[in-house]
Amino acid sequence: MKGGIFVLSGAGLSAESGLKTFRAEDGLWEDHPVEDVATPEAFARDPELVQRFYNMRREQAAKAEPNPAHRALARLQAEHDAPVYLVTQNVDDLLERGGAREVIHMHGALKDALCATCGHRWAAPMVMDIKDPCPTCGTPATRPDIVWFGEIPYHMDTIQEALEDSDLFVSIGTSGVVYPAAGFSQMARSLGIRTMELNLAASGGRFDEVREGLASVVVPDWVA
Ligand SMILES: CC(C)NC(=O)[C@H](Cc1c[nH]c2ccccc12)NC(=O)[C@H](CCCC/N=C(/NCCC(=O)O)S[C@H]1O[C@H](COP(=O)(O)OP(=O)(O)OC[C@H]2O[C@@H](n3cnc4c(N)ncnc43)[C@H](O)[C@@H]2O)[C@@H](O)[C@H]1O)NC(=O)OCc1ccccc1
Repeated sequence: MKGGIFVLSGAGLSAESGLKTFRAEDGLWEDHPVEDVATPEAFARDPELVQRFYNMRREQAAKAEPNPAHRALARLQAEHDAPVYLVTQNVDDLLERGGAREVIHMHGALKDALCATCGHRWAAPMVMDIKDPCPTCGTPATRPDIVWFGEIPYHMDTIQEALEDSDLFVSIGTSGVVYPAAGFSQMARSLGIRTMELNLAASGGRFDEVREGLASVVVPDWVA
């Protein structure tokens, strides 16, 4: 028994903290077609528009508070007698503000800025401007440290090792549409790992157990 628990989370985990999910009728992608704001092409075409989109997201995330699901996962990570890998597609820091010690942000984080020229990373100002010079190479090529569509997600090796070190895979608040994250449950099954889904409604993916309901209810219930 390896004992590790692999928790993959998505926008549904932060929905009750007031952060829009992506695909709901009033989803983020509704009023900002993804190809206009979350692709390198969009950034090359209209960097101001992309910066405004992520400045808005950064402001919303700063105003949001962790909910009982974030805190329950932080508690599980602190109390479980084996590693609890909190892998998230979310770019907000509500798991950390909920007390989580270590979070793997596979799609980046709103709190970081990235120099598109030299790759230097630093803490993002609340309002980021394309003209902000990189503190290392000085070029004005500042972008949000976010993984856009067509870009390779972060920490894929760490994620693979975490999966191989786990006995249980739990998917929370994700529709399972975006790859490679959407393929992790299948990878877990092929490793013989037990799989669970905690989601408002079953996403339709194959899991050994599905518990439907609000994350703020089903996650603390499961952790308890
Ligand atoms: C649209 C999709 C088909 N396209 C892709 O998957 C693409 C292309 C692709 C790659 N492989 C493929 C294979 C097949 C088809 C397509 C592809 N993938 C990529 O481009 C990725 C890069 C993808 C990352 C893009 N960046 C994001 N985010 C950062 C930006 C930003 O945030 O602005 S993705 C973004 O959208 C996704 C949104 O999904 P969810 O989080 O699940 O949110 P959603 O709204 O959909 O669902 C919410 C769920 O919660 C539930 N819910 C709601 N409220 C609650 C509640 N209260 N409680 C509980 N549950 C709740 C709902 O019922 C629902 O089920 C998240 O991943 C999120 O991070 N890069 C890549 O593949 O590089 C090469 C590669 C390949 C292999 C290995 C290495 C590299």
